[in-house]
Amino acid sequence: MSDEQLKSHRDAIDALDTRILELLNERASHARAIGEIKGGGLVYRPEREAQVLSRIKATNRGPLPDESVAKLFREIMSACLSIERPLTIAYLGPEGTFSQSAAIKHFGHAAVTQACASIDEAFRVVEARSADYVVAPVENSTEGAVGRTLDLMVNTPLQVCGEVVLRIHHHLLRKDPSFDGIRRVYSHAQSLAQCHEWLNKNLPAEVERISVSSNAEAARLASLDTQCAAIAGDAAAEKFGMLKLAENIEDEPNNTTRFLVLGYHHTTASGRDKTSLVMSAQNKPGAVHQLLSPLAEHGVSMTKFESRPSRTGLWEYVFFVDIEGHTGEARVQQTLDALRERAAFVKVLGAYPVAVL
Ligand SMILES: C=C(O[C@@H]1C=C(C(=O)O)C=C[C@H]1O)C(=O)O
Repeated sequence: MSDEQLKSHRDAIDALDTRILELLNERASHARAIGEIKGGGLVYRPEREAQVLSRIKATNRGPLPDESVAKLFREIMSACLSIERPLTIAYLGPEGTFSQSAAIKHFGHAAVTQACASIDEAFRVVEARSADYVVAPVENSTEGAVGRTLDLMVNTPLQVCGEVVLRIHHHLLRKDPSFDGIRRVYSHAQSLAQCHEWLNKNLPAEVERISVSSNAEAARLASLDTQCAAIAGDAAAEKFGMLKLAENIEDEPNNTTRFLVLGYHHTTASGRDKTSLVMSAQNKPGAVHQLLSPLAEHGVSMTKFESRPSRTGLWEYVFFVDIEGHTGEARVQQTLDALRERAAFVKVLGAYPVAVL
């Protein structure tokens, strides 16, 4: 390509960038006007954001891939919203955890992320209105439910208003560039379990596996001790300046974690939604079968079913169920009415748009 051809493309890009900049600011002024109409009330609208992202993906004609344009628009909405007021998102810290990555994936980089020492604390700061939303892990495709989040959801006054799905890649991190002299490996218990086979094959049996409160905490500890390594992701590696001795060591190549977003927030229907419930069955034969039969009768699909000890009585259980649809839909309301008639306890945890990104 000649210098002249290069110059003409660069001139075209400069002219387009000027137009894009103008358009972005024009867009931002509409978002601001909406904020003024809402008069300082809640500006964040997860169902509207899901619709914007779905529409962008559906109308994209390339050459940019759908995922890339959706990510760009995620950031544009995040920036537009933050000129009203940046949202504060509580998560299991320290900085560099997958929970923080999930918060940024869902709310964009203009949101303020607030690290908390535990999932409990992340719920508490939102319950006390010191932060707007909490993003908490709820299930992993390899290791199953995150029990603490499920337990907290039973009693919290917060409602689920969104979900985030994040591919989880783990790496073996260390300050030292060799495998020699590793005595201990730190990680979150879930991550140790997700890399169990890799650890058995690749590290001597005497290397101790120590579970700590989060992956980023594991990376922080290993950054202070040359005899230690950590299992954590890219964000933690970067944050604590760790070397990757082995990459993508998760046993399952599709290792994915689902997070829920909770706040004092009722989301209206986006057109593609889920409703999360927790309920208990009476302790008698056929109770669970009976409990779930309204779903089949009303043609409502179940996307998740998880049982947990109820914590109040020995061998009593609560059931976490996700169904397709929104509580604003008649079919879902009828199903809920039928469930309430049968179950000893039913709580709607929230209705929210299916993750788009
Ligand atoms: C502009 C609005 O408010 C916020 C900003 C949005 C955007 O920038 O597109 C979308 C939804 C809301 O989070 C709206 O309600 O449409």
